[in-house]
Amino acid sequence: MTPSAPVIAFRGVGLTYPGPPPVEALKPSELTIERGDFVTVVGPSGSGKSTFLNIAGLLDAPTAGTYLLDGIDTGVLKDSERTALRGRHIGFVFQSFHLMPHRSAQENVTLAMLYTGVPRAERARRAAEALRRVGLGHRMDALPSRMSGGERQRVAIARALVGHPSLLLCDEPTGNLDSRNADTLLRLLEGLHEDGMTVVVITHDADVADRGARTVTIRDGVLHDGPSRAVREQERA
Ligand SMILES: Nc1ncnc2c1ncn2[C@@H]1O[C@H](COP(=O)(O)OP(=O)(O)OP(=O)(O)O)[C@@H](O)[C@H]1O
Repeated sequence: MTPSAPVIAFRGVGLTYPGPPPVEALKPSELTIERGDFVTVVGPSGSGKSTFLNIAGLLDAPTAGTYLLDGIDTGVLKDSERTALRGRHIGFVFQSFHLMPHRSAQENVTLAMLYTGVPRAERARRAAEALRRVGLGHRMDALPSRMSGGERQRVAIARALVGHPSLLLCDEPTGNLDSRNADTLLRLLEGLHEDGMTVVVITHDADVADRGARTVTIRDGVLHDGPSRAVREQERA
């Protein structure tokens, strides 16, 4: 990792699905997300949000340009190296939690470290620490089926954090939550950001997008980077 490098640097990054007919889902784009940034990514259905997530999360390789993650050129890596880089640098949070239903909260978080070489006792200790960080120190032994949606998503965040990633990449993290739990979750993400974590939240919800100071808007595969709607309105007032 290059300490001074941006977490995400897109240099002319684009993706065209081959088709037929070919679909230019992300037009060649420039984007820089620095360490400690909190960025929301918003856009209507079909605009390219998932395409962006898949590229930024190293799930898909771009067909144009260069993507540097923490200063590492991801375009020259073998598949196994990309997978390893993804595991070390990115914590994912998805709309539907993806927890193992028959494992406790602590086991769900511990299992995320299974192949990392971290000793077993240390894995349990780190899982407990991550669960305390998301406010679930009292629910470590609970099964996901006995937890609220908001609690489950906080377990998912603890699991994403436990490997100390440089980037927390969240795809519609509040999509399955009611407004109260969504607010609690967004406050948690804001707290992580205040502690220095780089957070990217992909959402179709304009209210969620407003929680960041900076919003990347995707329209027809084109990235528009700028202040969020809330910041623009404050500036106008
Ligand atoms: N595998 C694929 N092959 C061809 N075209 C695709 C493929 N996946 C997505 N697309 C197209 O690429 C464009 C961007 O799709 P993408 O899924 O990134 O949008 P999105 O903003 O995530 O949409 P939604 O909010 O509905 O999930 C759309 O026109 C979509 O039809």
